[in-house]
Amino acid sequence: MAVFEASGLSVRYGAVAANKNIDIALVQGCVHGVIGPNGAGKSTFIDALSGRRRPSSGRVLLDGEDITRRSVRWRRAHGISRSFQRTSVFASMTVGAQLSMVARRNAEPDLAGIIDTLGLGEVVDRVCGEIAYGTQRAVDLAIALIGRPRVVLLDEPCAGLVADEAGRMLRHVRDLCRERDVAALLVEHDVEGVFRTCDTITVLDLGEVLSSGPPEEVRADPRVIRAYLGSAA
Ligand SMILES: Nc1ncnc2c1ncn2[C@@H]1O[C@H](COP(=O)(O)OP(=O)(O)OP(=O)(O)O)[C@@H](O)[C@H]1O
Repeated sequence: MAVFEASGLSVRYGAVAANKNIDIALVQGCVHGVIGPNGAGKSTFIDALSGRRRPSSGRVLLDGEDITRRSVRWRRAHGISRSFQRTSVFASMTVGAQLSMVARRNAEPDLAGIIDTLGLGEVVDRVCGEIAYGTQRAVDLAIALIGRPRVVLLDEPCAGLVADEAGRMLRHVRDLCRERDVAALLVEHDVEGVFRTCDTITVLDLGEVLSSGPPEEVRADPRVIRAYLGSAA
């Protein structure tokens, strides 16, 4: 049963239709990947789901309740969390202090478990600005998952990471979402990583859903191969 849904979601920037009639359904414990070429409408979609941008039509539903007009703050308070393309860690705080602050604010019962799964134990006493970029992104993921959100919207968590780090990050996303029963939407440019990690995938092209379903079906979809994957499929 879907916990979080978009139904017929459209977003316009003046004359530009950035999202056109998009349907998506997120299930707890599962990662749903959203891929598509530059300008396909991925960031716009995640902004609309998180409440940063008002859709021109369509609905966003949490447990079947229409939350389309709810604020970012309301959504965060009701278990919808998001991460951003750029790291949002406070450079001058230690990793431990930053995570503890977010954990206190969000009544997280098992911060130690998150730190452990993400392998952050070794850096808790280090200042965020001085740790490797890949580790900063892991801190971002920890922040998004603190407080037992029901839904996480992850905007390119692998941006700027080298291949090994990206692979590890995506495994962490999948493991933590399964362990914690979180429904995740993952916007990511690392297409192979998305195919390896996600339970379901939606491909956007020019603001529209080109294909959606389990990875093997999407990869074999002639429309996706033609428009996007090409010979890489
Ligand atoms: N603030 C804005 N004003 C006008 N047009 C915009 C704005 N933001 C995005 N667009 C347009 O909307 C469309 C979708 O952009 P969006 O950034 O959502 O795509 P994307 O798939 O996230 O791209 P990328 O992979 O490059 O991040 C593009 O045509 C883009 O030029």
